[in-house]
Amino acid sequence: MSQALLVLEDGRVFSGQAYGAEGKSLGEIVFATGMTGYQETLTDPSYAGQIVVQTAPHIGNTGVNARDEESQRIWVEGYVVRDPSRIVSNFRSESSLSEELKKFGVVGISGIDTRALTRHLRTAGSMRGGVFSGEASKFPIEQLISEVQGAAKMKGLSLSDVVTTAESYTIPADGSKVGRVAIVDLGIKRSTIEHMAARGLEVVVFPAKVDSKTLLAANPDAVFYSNGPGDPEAAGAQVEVLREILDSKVPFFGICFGNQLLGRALGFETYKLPFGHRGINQPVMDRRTGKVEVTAHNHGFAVKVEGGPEVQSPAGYGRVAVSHVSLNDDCVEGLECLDIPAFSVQYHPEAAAGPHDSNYLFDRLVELIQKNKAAK
Ligand SMILES: NC(=O)CC[C@H](N)C(=O)O
Repeated sequence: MSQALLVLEDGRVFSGQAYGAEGKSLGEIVFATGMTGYQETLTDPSYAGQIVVQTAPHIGNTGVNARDEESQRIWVEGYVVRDPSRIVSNFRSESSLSEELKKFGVVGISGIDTRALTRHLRTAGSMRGGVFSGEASKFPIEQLISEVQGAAKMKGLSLSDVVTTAESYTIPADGSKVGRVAIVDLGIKRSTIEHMAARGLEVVVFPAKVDSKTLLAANPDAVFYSNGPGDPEAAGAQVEVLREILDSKVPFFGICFGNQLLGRALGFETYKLPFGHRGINQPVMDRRTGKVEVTAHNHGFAVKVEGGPEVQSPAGYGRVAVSHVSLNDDCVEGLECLDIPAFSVQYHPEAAAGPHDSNYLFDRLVELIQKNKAAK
C-alpha cells in the first residue's frame, strides 16, 4: 500500500496509507459519528465537497450493496478511516468498499488516528483539508498546505446544480394515492422518496433550478425541498421560488437544506456551525410533544431564530415556532409556521442510516395535506 498524507489548512499533517483511489482530493474536512451506515453516508449527496472522517474505527466490514445506496454514486470528495476491514463479511455484500471508492475515483486514506483528528476538528472547527496519495503525496509539504489553502471554502459555496437530477421524473404512490408532492431535488436521498411513496404520496421530482410556475403546474398537494450540500446563503434563487410557493398557500415541508431555505424564506439568517452535526445518535426534542428523539444528522449550517417560543417571520409570513431543538447545543432543529401550512426539520426523519424515531414527520406531512384538502 502506498503512503498517503492528510493535510489540513492550519498546517497539521497526518500520515497514513492510500485507501480507495490514488491521487488527490480537496474539500471541507468533517467528522461523522455513525457507528454503522458508512454506505448511506458515502452516497448521501449532502456530503458533496466534503472529506468525511469516520470516527468509528473499523470501516468496510459489511461491504457494499445496491440496496443501501441513497443515490447512484458516492458523493464524498475524500474519505478518512482508521482501520479498513481486510475482509467483507455479509450475505448482502456485492462488492468491497475499497473497490467501490476506486470505482468512483474517491481518494481516501487509512491508518489515521481518527480520534486525534476529530478532537482537533472539534476544537479548531471544520476546515479545508486534502488527501494526497501516490505521486500526489511526493511534493514538499509547504506546497501541499498551500494547495489546501487555495481550495474552495464551504461558506458561500453553491453545490445544488452538481447533485440535482438532470430531468424531472415521477415515482408512483405505493397502494392507494392520498396526494401528490412536488419535490425540489437539492440532493435528495432515496429513502425520503420511499417514505413518501409508502404513505400513498405520488412524487414528482424536479431539478434544483425549477421555477414556482412549473412546480405549481404539477398541481401538487404539497411542495417539498430536500436535503443537499453547500451553504444555504448561496441558494437565493431557491429561496425566491419558495417564497412564491408560501404565497400560494400550497403546504410545504423541508428537510435539512430544505429547513435552512424555509428559514431564509421566512426572513431568518443562517450561519455556519463550528464543526456541525453528523451522525445517527443526536438527541432532539420535539417541543410540541416534549418527546426526545434520537436522530440522524448531517448539517454544518443552522437557522438563527432569537427569542420565542413563537416569533414573527421577519419576511411577513406570520408566526413561526421553533418546533425542535438539539439537546447537544440548543440549535434550531425544526420550524413550524403557525399562520401558513409550512414546516421543516433540520435533521433526517428518513434516517438511512439511523434510528426510526422521527419517521412520524412523514405522517405529519400526510396530515397537513389532508387538513389542507378538507379546508378547501
Ligand atoms: N444534509 C443537508 O441537507 C445539509 C445542509 C447544508 N449543506 C449543511 O451542511 O448544513
